[in-house]
Amino acid sequence: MSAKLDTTKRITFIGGGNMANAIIGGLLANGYPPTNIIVSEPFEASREKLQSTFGVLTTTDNAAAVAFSQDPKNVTTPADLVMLAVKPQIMRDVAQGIAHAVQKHKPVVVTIAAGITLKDLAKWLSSDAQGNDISGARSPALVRVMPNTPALVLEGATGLFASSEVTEEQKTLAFNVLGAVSKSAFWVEREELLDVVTGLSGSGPAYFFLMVECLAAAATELGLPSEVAQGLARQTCLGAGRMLVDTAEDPAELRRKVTSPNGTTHAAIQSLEASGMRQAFKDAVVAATKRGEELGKMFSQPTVSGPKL
Ligand SMILES: NC(=O)C1=CN([C@@H]2O[C@H](COP(=O)(O)OP(=O)(O)OC[C@H]3O[C@@H](n4cnc5c(N)ncnc54)[C@H](OP(=O)(O)O)[C@@H]3O)[C@@H](O)[C@H]2O)C=CC1
Ligand SMILES: O=C(O)[C@@H]1CCC=N1
Repeated sequence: MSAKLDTTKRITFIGGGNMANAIIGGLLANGYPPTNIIVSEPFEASREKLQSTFGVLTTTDNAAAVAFSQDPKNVTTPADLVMLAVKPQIMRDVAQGIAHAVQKHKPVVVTIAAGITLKDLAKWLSSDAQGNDISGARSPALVRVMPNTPALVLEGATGLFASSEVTEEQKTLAFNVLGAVSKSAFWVEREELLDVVTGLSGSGPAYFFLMVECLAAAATELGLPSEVAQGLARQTCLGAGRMLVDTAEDPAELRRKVTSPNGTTHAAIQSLEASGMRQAFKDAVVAATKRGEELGKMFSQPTVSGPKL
């Protein structure tokens, strides 16, 4: 997926937390030169870890990072792509803080924050902290993406949506950067669908972790030693996942192949259907999707303080 990744481009990360680390790790595993990556991160220990683990450049100055410089007075070639990898509740402040630099250097700006809309992001990147328009009526080139934590092991699943200002070259760059950590990446036709992607694959890893917790706990209650139950449950999840990917067979067909008539699986599936498993998963995906929409609305306004995420 990353075969066409252009390693000469300069990439800036604003925020050096979990997701930034995952994506940087994937880029480096794909041969990206660490000196073409700069991370702006306020926490000193995180910066030191980024430097020692990856050898990337770091700074505490977000606007300087957009200029791809540790010193804003000494800018040679600015960033081609700026990835906003901060929590949704601080996105507004962060975006307004780099608005001048984005307007000046014109990178494609990629946001991974749940719920935050491109309309809001465009507004924040076009105004200073006092709300004055600094855009000169030019909207920035924006891409909204939703990756997931399996990106950490280069097995991510990612949805993407680009604003109309994004060029084909910028789209390819954004796709390939996310592709460095994703086995599956798709453009969606409408931005709202990214909330559905969040409900499916963004939050999805947690559903599988919960399932492994439940399976292992049940088997432990029935007498298996905890480490044996954990080991079997984890590998069952991984093995089933590998079959889904490697065979590309319909999941319902794969399920049928495990299910002997009136056998053990048949009994288990009947029990799951009777417990309302289908509805429970539907409700979960709907709840996460709605929450994504809510977060976008909640953090759209400056005066509203939302939950800690
Ligand atoms: N975790 C997940 O499964 C997924 C998360 N996302 C999205 O990714 C985004 C980041 O999440 P995640 O990596 O988990 O969060 P983290 O908290 O791990 O990372 C955010 C980083 O931003 C830093 N930061 C805080 N304030 C600023 C600032 N003003 N300027 C620059 N950096 C700052 C934080 O530093 P400090 O620690 O010092 O506060 C932290 O290192 C979120 O918007 C989330 O919605 C998307 C897909 C999946
Ligand atoms: O729970 C969240 O809000 C983030 C977004 C998707 C996964 N984690």
